Amino acid sequence: MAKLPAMQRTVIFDLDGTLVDSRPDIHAALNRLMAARGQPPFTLEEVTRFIGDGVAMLIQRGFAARGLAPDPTALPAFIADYEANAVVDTRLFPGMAEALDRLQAAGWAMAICTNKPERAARLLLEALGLSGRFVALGGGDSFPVRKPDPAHVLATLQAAGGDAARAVMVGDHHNDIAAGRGAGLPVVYCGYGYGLPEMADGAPVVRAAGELPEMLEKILGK
Ligand SMILES: O=C(O)COP(=O)(O)O
Ligand SMILES: [Mg+2]
Repeated sequence: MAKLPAMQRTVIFDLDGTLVDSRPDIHAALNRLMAARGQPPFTLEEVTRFIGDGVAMLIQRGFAARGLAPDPTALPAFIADYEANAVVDTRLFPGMAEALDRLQAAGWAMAICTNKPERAARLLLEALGLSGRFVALGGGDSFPVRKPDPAHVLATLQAAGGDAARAVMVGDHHNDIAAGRGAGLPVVYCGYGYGLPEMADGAPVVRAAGELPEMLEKILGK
């Protein structure tokens, strides 16, 4: 009997803190929003703790930290500013371009599941010349739900034409680990990202982008 071709392997990446270090531009945009309200700037470390649950939550945390009442004009103002300045200092993490090359050469299909709004995520990928690398992108506003809801991962996987039996989720936040596990996927935690060490929650950890190809091959060999 003819052997069936091996099913496509898919890796689903988180974006912020996993593929790219986007903190400097998120930090700058949030501080401009605060400055427009007469508020002092946050440190990079403070803003790092606010990232992970999408842009509305980022602003909510920033406002709460300064004791400001919610302001419905803040979200559209932040998004417009961030979209115009998303790739001033944002770059792929060191070694990530080579890691993506190796994964592509090994036949992995690659997709992105991010809580960042889809349009900002697409602009960012375009500006970094990365759009062609990924077969699908599920943003924080692409579906009715977002991470940690596993349905966000599954909808992204479906858009990528992937199969849950041959897919891995890679991220830097407990939302990524929870969403990936909830979707029934093996998960990998990026220790170089924005999360706190305990967010790995027992998942295998990579300390640098260069460790990803080997780790993914170990989890899901050909
Ligand atoms: O926008 C966020 O809060 C986090 O985005 P991420 O899901 O790509 O890490
Ligand atoms: Mg992240």
